Amino acid sequence: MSGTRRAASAHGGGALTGDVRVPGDKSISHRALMMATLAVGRSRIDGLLTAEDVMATAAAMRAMGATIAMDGEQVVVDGVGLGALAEPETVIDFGNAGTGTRLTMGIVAGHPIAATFVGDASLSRRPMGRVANPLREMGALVVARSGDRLPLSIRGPQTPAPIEYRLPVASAQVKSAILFAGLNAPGETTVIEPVPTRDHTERMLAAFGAKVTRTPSPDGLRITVTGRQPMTPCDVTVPADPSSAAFPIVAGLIVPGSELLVRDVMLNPSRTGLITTLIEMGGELTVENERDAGGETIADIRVVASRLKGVTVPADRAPSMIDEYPVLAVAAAFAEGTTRMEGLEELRVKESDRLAAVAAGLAANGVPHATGEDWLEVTGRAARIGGGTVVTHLDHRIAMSFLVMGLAADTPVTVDDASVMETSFPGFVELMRRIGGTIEVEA
Ligand SMILES: O=C(O)C1=C[C@@H](OP(=O)(O)O)[C@@H](O)[C@H](O)C1
Ligand SMILES: C=C(OP(=O)(O)O)C(=O)O
Repeated sequence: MSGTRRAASAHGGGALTGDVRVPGDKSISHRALMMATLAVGRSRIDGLLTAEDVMATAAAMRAMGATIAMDGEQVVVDGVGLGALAEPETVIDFGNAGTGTRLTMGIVAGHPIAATFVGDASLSRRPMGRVANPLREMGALVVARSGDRLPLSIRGPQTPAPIEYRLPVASAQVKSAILFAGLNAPGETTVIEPVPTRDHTERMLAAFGAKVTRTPSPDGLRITVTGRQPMTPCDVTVPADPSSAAFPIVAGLIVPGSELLVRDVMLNPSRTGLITTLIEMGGELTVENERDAGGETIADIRVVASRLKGVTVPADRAPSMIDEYPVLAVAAAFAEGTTRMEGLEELRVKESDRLAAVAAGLAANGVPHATGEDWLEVTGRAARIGGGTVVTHLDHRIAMSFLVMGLAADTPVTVDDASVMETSFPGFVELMRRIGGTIEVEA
């Protein structure tokens, strides 16, 4: 869905200074549109992320009967209600969006309707069996290209069967898809989560009046929804996305002399692994003005350029910073010593094989590193950094991470396609320029 491919280059230069707020959280934006569609009546969303991934979800919800009026980031949704979704008349194009696709698969599987999903080359390579299989257990018919990849069609049963399902991968998308399908199944649907993942679905389901419980057990956290309960409309305020805030935060730490204030960042504990890691590396990050906003803790983060040192990032931290490893690798390139990151197997199935894409980007810019199937080691400050062109493979986080590298590098860093950043962070280049970064985008 992204526009014409355009290369971009970031140049090292002066310090970054000022005050910024990054756009709304992508996970919460997808979920707010979906839950507002499943409630009968009017919900308001304030601060919706207007990036391409979320716009694809809005189109999908409209195709299933929701009325969605958008005035920039202010959105009014008139929902159709659980059990009353319309069948989409045409194919749903989810572009680059894994979350949108997988969660909507769960919604469709809970209704006696059929839908067909397509996506871009990146999304069409990503595994959907992790969601299709539990939905099949609930009675959905899912037909997909080999390897359960898009294009994919799904038809929900008349009466979905409640299931108990132990997550084989630490994935909030899989958990959420099952809970969404369970909303319209008679009885209790339980997901057992051996490793905790982001809990936005559970929190927001409760806010929309669904019956949801979270109970610790020896097997892990048991998350149960009771199906066929009406959902009630809710007003949602979307906090700033910590996964987007990661870019100015890391840039502020590695560009000498910088001092930034990054405002309103969501600090849900299931999303703060990067902040923990950067502080362990010696990053001068101060959490200020911590407060509650719509059921989530938010705060302003003050960033002062720091001398970072290498650390080992344990595997059990991965779910709380899964999308932040590419930019952590960039921070590690400017840290004294070696940073080792473990438990990275899920990076292989994101918008790109992120482990391979990061390694290639580090290699192109002279940063010593080593990788295995599920780990990465980066040795910082070993040689001159920069001068390379990074292949983004339709992956927004690869593009933004390496532009951040360029802002602190000895010679400019180029990414082959800047248009992919529209997936999650419209206005990234303008925001980084506003705080003093030099980024040139090909005309
Ligand atoms: O549930 C979500 O909103 C997300 C969950 C994560 O994916 P997985 O569930 O595949 O780990 C994350 O990488 C993605 O950006 C958003
Ligand atoms: C993995 C990501 O998103 P999704 O799975 O929704 O495409 C991401 O935003 O880094």
